[in-house]
Amino acid sequence: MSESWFGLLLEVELGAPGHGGFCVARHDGRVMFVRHGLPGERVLAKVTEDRGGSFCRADAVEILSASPDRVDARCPISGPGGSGCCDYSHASADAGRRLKSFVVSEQLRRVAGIEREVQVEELPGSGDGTGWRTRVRLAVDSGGRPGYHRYRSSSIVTELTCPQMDSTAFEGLADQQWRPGAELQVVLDGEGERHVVEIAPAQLSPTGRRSPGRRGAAARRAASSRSRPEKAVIGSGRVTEHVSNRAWTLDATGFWQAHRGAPQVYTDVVGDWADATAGDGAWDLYGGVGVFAAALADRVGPSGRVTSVEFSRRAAEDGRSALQDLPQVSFVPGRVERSFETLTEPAAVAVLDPPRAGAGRDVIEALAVRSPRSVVHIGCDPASFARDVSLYRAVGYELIDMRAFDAFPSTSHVECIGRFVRR
Ligand SMILES: C[S@@+](CC[C@H](N)C(=O)[O-])C[C@H]1O[C@@H](n2cnc3c(N)ncnc32)[C@H](O)[C@@H]1O
Repeated sequence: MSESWFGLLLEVELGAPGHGGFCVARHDGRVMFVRHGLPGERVLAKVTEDRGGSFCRADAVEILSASPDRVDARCPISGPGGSGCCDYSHASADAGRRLKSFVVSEQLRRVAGIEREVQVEELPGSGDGTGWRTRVRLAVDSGGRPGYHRYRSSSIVTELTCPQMDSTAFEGLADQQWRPGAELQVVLDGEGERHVVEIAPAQLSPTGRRSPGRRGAAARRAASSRSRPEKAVIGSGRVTEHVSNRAWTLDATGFWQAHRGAPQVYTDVVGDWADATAGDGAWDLYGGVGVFAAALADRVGPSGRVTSVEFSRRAAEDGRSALQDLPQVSFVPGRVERSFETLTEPAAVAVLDPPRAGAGRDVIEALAVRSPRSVVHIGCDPASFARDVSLYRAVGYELIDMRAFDAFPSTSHVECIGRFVRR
């Protein structure tokens, strides 16, 4: 194993963007994943992680020759050592979309074997890459102060200046003492109401450690998905959101798209692409409160059937109340992967909107057995989306259309929607 480069300062030229908010550079025959830079820039990069493998990670700590796409960082805590969220804070909004277009096209080519030039589109309400966010989950540090997780770290940056969200969302939160280890869900809902919900700290295991012990992103997600008591401290904790002249009321901690322009645009795409007519069956898998179920109900009409599968019972109940005027829609609480045998009605079209990890082999193979003639798949991670595209192809579905949206401006994240038909 070669000597570790950890802590070294190396002058490099940055190449193409990679999936995860970095640019690829090469030095002395090795690959470096460098954050905080832009393609074409010459930078001094400090190595932050080197496990001796084929690549190491680094931060651009000094920009020696700047790209014309560089702007003053919109987020003051986005630089080296700061939080990991706004990893494209230093790129113009246009450049951010170009970087993501490259990454999505590259993932499709490498993972799914599809050559397609994808252009990531701006969503309405994105402005200059600030103020687009409707909800955020804050961590609370051991001193009771709220903030954001530092990039690849369990430590917390307690500066509450998130340009992704209107600053009114955070008013007064830094002045209060919160329970160490708790989380705060902060929402500005579709009616302009602010809600702040405190989520109790994750339970300690008998060994006295939070389980799992290392609080990486996956561990944090797992811990936060377990049932933890919640208390609304500002607002009612029940938010109201609107799409296509319909209102949904749901828990502030329940799932709703983060970008205020996203639910309407995705619903319009699902409505356009869902290949279903009056009397057909349709499935809305990973349905949340049934935003896409409502669009599918319009397509299949009163004589059709729409089934929404969602593992949160609370979301399914909230969906049921929002869509009570649509008797053709039913909500089935449960896991998608276990639902196929119980979905008695066949579907002409299935819509899948899984979490970041994607649907995966078991779900896509089980779906193919039920053989809907078309599928609309929404994915917020280009790598798992591309993997799912290749799985659909392997079970007899072709990608016939695709759009990608800049649903997370100032970050490297992007939402992809694919339309598939059975061969
Ligand atoms: C990305 S959200 C989409 C929700 C909805 N389509 C929307 O746009 O509002 C994914 C949803 O899937 C649910 N979910 C996650 N894993 C699941 C699983 N294995 N089975 C069923 N639902 C799941 C989550 O609770 C969440 O509501």
